[in-house]
Amino acid sequence: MTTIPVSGEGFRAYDVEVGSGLTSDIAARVTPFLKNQRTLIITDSRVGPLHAGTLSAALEASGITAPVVTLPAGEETKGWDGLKDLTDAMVDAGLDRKDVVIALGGGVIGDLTGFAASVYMRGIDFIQIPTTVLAQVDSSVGGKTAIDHPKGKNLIGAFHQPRLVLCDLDLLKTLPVRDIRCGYAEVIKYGLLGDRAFFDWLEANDQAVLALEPAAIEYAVSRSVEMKAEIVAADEREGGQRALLNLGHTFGHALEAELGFGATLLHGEAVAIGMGMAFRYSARMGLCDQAEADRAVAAIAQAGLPTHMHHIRNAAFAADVLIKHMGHDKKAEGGKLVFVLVKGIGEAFVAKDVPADSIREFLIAEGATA
Ligand SMILES: NC(=O)c1ccc[n+]([C@@H]2O[C@H](COP(=O)([O-])OP(=O)(O)OC[C@H]3O[C@@H](n4cnc5c(N)ncnc54)[C@H](O)[C@@H]3O)[C@@H](O)[C@H]2O)c1
Ligand SMILES: O=C(O)C(=O)C[C@@H](O)[C@H](O)[C@H](O)COP(=O)(O)O
Ligand SMILES: [Zn+2]
Repeated sequence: MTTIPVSGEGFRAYDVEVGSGLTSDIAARVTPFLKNQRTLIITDSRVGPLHAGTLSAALEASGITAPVVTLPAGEETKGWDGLKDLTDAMVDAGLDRKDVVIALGGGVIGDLTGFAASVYMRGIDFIQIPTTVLAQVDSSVGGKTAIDHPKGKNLIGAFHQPRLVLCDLDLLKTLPVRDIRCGYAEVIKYGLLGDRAFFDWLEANDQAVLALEPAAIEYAVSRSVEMKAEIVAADEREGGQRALLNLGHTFGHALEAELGFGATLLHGEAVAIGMGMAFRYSARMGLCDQAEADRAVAAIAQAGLPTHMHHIRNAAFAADVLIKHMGHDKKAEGGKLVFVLVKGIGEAFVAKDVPADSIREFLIAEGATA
């Protein structure tokens, strides 16, 4: 097991534990964070039947009341209706300020539960037990919690750090391959944004990671969490370098918004395409060698991920509509778009002076309509 501490100015430190079998002694691991012998497990309709019963039973066997709230699986749940249903369930369960909720699921359940915990009685504690690769390497760490607004991704949210994150690698064994690949998109993002050696390792070991081979997945999750913890520690509220974690997201979130946040394009797939676009745009603007962009795109594709907008079946995009969506990006300043661009693999930077015309021309070159 690897323990990665997350600490920074302005928030209480916590640990991210990565390893196999962590939830087999769940009661011992969460008890230090419970003030009452009571919790509420929040999960979704796919994860619940697979894992929530075991977890709840183990907690109950140790004298901890742990009922389960099950929400519909899918990104659609990460909206106002999902937040209402969840907060209703928290009220019905009679949770008080000293109670702690447990998010058991992927990024959707983690982001939604974290946000509900941040507003319920003006803030209660929560624990993350991420069950997707994406949630283990990214969404469970760092305290960004939110719901989507029809006009933009994660537009309504709060920074609310968890008390503990348990990345039990065994929970990933039931994950469909499409979702494993989505998680891999956020894993390779770390190499692409700031660790060339990690990228090299991933390029050589991607199939082992995707097959969840124990040593490979443990290293991929731990290294990703380590990088995220370091960035969040330095800049929790995204005043500066935390924006690097948004590589591929300005393009990706615009595609997600245009497609209505559903199963046509999952977040990891949108990020994969967005990273391809960020590298190709950077090369087009002379910021990065074309060979670097080609290598980055090839590594994303080698993992079975999409890299271009035309890889999304039955979808067409208009350049101006995508730019309008980008206007809702949280990095935008004074109406100006901000992008994470690259000088090469492992060398991302925040670009605040990106001309909208050049983005429009690029989108058209990428297949969007004028
Ligand atoms: N807060 C952050 O920093 C952050 C970072 C990255 C992504 N996100 C958000 O995370 C969300 C995407 O997360 P995701 O990819 O985990 O999606 P998800 O939560 O929808 O999970 C993907 C699918 O896998 C299923 N699933 C989850 N765990 C499973 C398991 N162990 N076995 C079988 N099925 C399982 C779910 O039911 C769902 O159908 C997006 O909303 C994105 O915006 C947030
Ligand atoms: O933690 C961060 O910071 C990230 O940007 C991680 C992203 O992978 C994640 O998708 C995040 O939710 C995007 O944040 P947003 O502020 O662009 O909504
Ligand atoms: Zn993301």
